[in-house]
Amino acid sequence: MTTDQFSFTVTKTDGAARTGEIRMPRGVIRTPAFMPVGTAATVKAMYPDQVKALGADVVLGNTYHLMLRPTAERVAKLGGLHKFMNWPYPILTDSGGFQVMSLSALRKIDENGVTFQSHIDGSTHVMTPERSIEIQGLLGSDIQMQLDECVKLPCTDAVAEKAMQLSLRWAERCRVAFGEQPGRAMFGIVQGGAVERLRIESAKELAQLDLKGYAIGGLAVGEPQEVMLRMIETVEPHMPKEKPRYLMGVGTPDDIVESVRRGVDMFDCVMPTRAGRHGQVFTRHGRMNLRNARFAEDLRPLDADSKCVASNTYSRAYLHHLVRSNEILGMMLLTWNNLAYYQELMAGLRKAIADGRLEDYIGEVKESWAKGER
Ligand SMILES: CC1(C)O[C@@H]2[C@@H](CO[C@@]3(CNc4nc5cc6c(=O)[nH]c(N)nc6cc5[nH]4)OC(C)(C)O[C@@H]23)O1
Repeated sequence: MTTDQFSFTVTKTDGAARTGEIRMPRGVIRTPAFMPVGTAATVKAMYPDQVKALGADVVLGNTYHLMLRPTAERVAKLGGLHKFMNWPYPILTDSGGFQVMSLSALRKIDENGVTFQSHIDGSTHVMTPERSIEIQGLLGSDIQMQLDECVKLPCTDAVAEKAMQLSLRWAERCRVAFGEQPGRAMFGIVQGGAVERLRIESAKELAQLDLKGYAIGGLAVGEPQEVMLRMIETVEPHMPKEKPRYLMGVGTPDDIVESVRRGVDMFDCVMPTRAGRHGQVFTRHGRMNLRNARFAEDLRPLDADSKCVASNTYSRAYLHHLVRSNEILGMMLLTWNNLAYYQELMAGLRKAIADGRLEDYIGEVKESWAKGER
């Protein structure tokens, strides 16, 4: 069932954790949700219908990458990102500020926006809040992120405060630029580094803008997990309960479980896809590096109990061979396995919350990870 509007409904709670549904014209997002990253209009090494079949309701695209190549204007001219990449379901796009700071050269940030040089051809670009929203609109993005300034940790309180205040002013400019786009949403992003009073101020100010959803930014940038979790615990009480909470760039299965426990609804991370391309696999029995020689004659599949063909059919010996040989099929099968496991974990979390047994479920998955591969 789709709708011509955007709505979020919390369906069940278990402690701070909740299940919910984001309903929008292109489909329903079941939360807690993991969004596979499709940076350059593709979830690397996967077919779109495979990504959907694994249970992904939404994928992430990146303003930074697509504005540089093939440009937002060209994607719009060709019918928009959904048609371009053959993904007719919801797409969330990041706004580009973070990628500029982590990928581009020679960037300058001021009140107006970010001036940077493309990491592809060195061309100079200016990204303002208005331009970021314009690009996301040209792409046809269903959930658009505000342009923000994410500070690298550790940093001084003064640096974190300056960036958080700028991000608040940019949130307002993005809200004005976004205007009214029925069926689409613009999310604000809570900043504030690792400073609790700044995080609370950011969350409270953003809540005043009455946006359709809120992300927690500035994390998963190398800080210890306990710092990340403390920031979530700090801001969660100040984020509207009736709106989705999206933790950007997170994370490992354990990061996700601990964040769902604390009230987060949406996640994105390159971990399952990037790790898959490098021979790292995630299973219910923990992580394995298939490059390791100990797998050279191991005829067991990655996980006989998985429903995914990549996990229950191919031997570890064969996958080890493909990884060592840098074969494309190795990247495809391990990416497939990893996304299957991430979606299986999200489905398990949603069911456990719905059944009121999240703490038991978390204990079971952590025990299974700790036991290691069988
Ligand atoms: C975890 C893992 C595997 O993900 C990798 C690498 C390093 O971390 C990642 C993921 N962390 C991450 N934090 C974010 C914070 C923001 C933010 O504050 N604002 C906006 N607009 N977008 C964000 C996107 C974010 N992604 O960030 C890059 C640098 C994109 O690579 C990713 O380690």
